[in-house]
Amino acid sequence: MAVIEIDDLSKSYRGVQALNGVSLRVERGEIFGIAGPNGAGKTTIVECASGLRRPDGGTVRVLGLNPHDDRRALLQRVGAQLQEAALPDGIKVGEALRMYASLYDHPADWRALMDEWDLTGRKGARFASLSGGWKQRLFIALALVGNPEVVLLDELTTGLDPDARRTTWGLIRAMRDRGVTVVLVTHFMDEAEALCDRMAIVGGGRVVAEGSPRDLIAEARTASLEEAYFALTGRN
Ligand SMILES: Nc1ncnc2c1ncn2[C@@H]1O[C@H](COP(=O)(O)OP(=O)(O)OP(=O)(O)O)[C@@H](O)[C@H]1O
Repeated sequence: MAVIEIDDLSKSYRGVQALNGVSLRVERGEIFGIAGPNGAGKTTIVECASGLRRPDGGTVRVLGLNPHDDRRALLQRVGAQLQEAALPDGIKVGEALRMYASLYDHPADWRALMDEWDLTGRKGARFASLSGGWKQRLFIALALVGNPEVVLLDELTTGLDPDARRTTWGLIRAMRDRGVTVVLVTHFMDEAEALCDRMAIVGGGRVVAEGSPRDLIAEARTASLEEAYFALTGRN
């Protein structure tokens, strides 16, 4: 069953056509990647799916609901780690997790989540004092604290060191294995190849290819996903 159904989605920002007829399906329990050049519209897709932006045209359904109109209902079921997330400078790691947990009907154990993401040693650290990578980890943990059925992760591992990236991959797989559907915007083809069951490559406001990494390599007749990406987006 499709957890996210996007049909013919279009969105402009003051004359800039960001999306121009995007259609895609994300099935329950898969890790679905979205890749594409800077400015291709990936974040706009995720923001429309999380209800932050209202589409100009087309339809978006998440768990059968309209994310913009049914935002309150979806907040309990969809976790999002978005690119431009921010917290008050003075809030401590533990406080942020506890506060977010209190917003949900069926939250995860925030202390266990803090452990899982290696944040326990920084429980008392203030948000402003964290490096980019530790902020990123905190945002991921916050996206998961509501025990979501679907998580939207925008450039999840940007800014993480290689060790933390690998750890994160393991945690994402573990999430999928628990039945959570994961949507992952990424610029890293090694990450897409290692993690994604299926993915969409976006270019010029449209989906230019959709399938498993192996399907995309076969479609582009290349030796690697990175080469397939260049071939399918018309960049060499
Ligand atoms: N709030 C906004 N106001 C005006 N233009 C915007 C806004 N947000 C996005 N855009 C434009 O819409 C297009 C798509 O942007 P979007 O952020 O969705 O792309 P992206 O694929 O996520 O890019 P990146 O890989 O750089 O994060 C770009 O041309 C961008 O400049």
